Formats: sequence, structure tokens, C-alpha cells
Amino acid sequence: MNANKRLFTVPFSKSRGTSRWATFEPQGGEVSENWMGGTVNNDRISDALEAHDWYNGHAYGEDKNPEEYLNLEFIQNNVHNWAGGFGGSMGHMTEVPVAGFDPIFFMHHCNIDIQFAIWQGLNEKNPNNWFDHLEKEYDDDGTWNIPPGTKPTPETPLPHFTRIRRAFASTRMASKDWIPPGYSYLELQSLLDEYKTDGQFDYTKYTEDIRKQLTKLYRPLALPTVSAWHNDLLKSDIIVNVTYDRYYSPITHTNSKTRTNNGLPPTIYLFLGEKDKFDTYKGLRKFHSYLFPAPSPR
Ligand SMILES: N[C@@H](Cc1ccc(O)cc1)C(=O)O
Repeated sequence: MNANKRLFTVPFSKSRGTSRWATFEPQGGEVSENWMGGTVNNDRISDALEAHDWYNGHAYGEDKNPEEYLNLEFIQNNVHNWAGGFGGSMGHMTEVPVAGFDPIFFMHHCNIDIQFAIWQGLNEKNPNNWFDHLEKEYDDDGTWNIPPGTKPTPETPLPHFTRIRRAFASTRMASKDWIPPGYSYLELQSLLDEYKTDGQFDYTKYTEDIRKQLTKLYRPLALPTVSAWHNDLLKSDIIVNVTYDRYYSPITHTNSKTRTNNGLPPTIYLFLGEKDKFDTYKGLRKFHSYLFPAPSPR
């Protein structure tokens, strides 16, 4: 690490609530009660998302060769910083050790996960679809279990995950396939019968359908860009509010005399999609949805 780099710390250990774009108060002075309780400024997130060259292609591709596109890791970083705040502001999402304390983290990472999974689905036959440039890997700075200077390989263990839940992948290689842990995405239901030809999985049918779904969802520039509220067929502006008591778990021990909270975090299944796809969801015995853990108490 550069010795001249000024190190500063933010006293997150004192914070009891999530912050987004809170005014940054350097450590040293006392942090205010307001700071500890958490300050959320979602308007600043909208501003950050809108101010950026997000859509015009300069930063993300379009006018560049595909090899020069910003990679998914950096897109992921940007959204962290735009959600948490920077330059005189701070928030949990900006700081790696505490980013997961903001519930938005899980939405963000589910989204990164689906983008990557879609790319994987479309690149199953691409020989460069996973760790194709080992020689370009950065040396690891080192952690409590990875010696500094280690070159990560597909078989480098991911010990945190092995310890927390067996369902999680134990190596990068094992994390390549997301279906064994038990989930998939609307666009990537490779096990459905509609992708079979003579009883066999048909990769062409599958990828053609992924592309069809993406075209419909994202409407590349070649297609008329009609937003939902300018389209008579889709005249709706739906807001869904889910209100629930996060300290009450509806899953109860049915054999206990008193049906009390068994201590499990509440599980919220969100199904976003068209009504006529709903039967597809119901038929999806092999897939599970996401678990959004309860936000930290404040
Ligand atoms: N530190 C990253 C952003 C980031 C923040 C928190 C994370 O958990 C991950 C990434 C950057 O500087 O761009």
C-alpha cells in the first residue's frame, strides 16, 4: 500500500441505522446522534444514477470495441458508490466491510447476479466464458486465510461461504453454476419443457428465447423506445408497497402448543413479471426465490 495514502476511518461501529449520502464526519470528533441513527438521502442516489453516462454509451460501450467496455465488476462498484455516496458524503454501500448492512445491497447483488447469469447462459459454448486469462489475474492483497501475493484460481477456496451454508459454493469454480444451490431467473429457466427437442435440452431454443426476452425487456436502440407510460397497451404505473412485521415470522412450529415466532427471519418472495407468466412460477418446483434478510434494527 502507498505509505503516503492518507488513511481515514468512519466509525461505523457506532451506527445503528443505514446511511446513504449522509454528511461525512471524520473520526476524531464525536459523531452526532443523528449520524448514529442513520441518514438516508435517496434523492442523491437518483441524481447520481441520472448524472452519469449510464445510458449514452460512452462509459459502458456502444461506441467502443466490446473489449473496451466497462466490465461488470466496475459497473458493480459504481452502483455501490452511487448508492452509498462519496465526496463529502458517506454511506454503508460505499464501504466494502459494511456494504451488506444496507438492505439495498441484496437487490443490487441479485441484479448483478442475473446480469452475469444471463451472460453465462448466452455464452455456455464460449470457451472463454470463465477465467480465461489467469495470467492477468491480480495478486491477492491477502486476507486472514489467503497469503498476500496469491494468484486466485478457479479452485481457490471461498471459506466464508463453506462455513456459513453448505448450499453456497466452496470455490469460484463451484460458484459458476447457480442451479445446484436451488434457484434461477425468469429468463433462465433451462429446465422447462419448452426448451426441449425430442426430450433433450435444446441450447439453440433456450438462447433464442433468452434473446427474445431481453429484446422485449431492454429494447435495444434499433427498436422504438416506448416507455410503459407512453404505451396505451401498458397504461399502468404500479407501485407495490409491502408492509410486514419483521419481528413476526409467519413460519411457525405447527407442533408447538403456542404458535410463536420460531426465530427465523421473515422470507419475502417477490414475483415480478407478467400475469400470464405467473403459472410458470407456480410450476417451478425446482427453483426458489430470493431471501431478503431483515434490515438491521435501528
Ligand atoms: N470499493 C469499490 C466500491 C465497492 C463498495 C462496497 C462493496 O461491497 C463493493 C464495492 C470502489 O471503489 O469502486
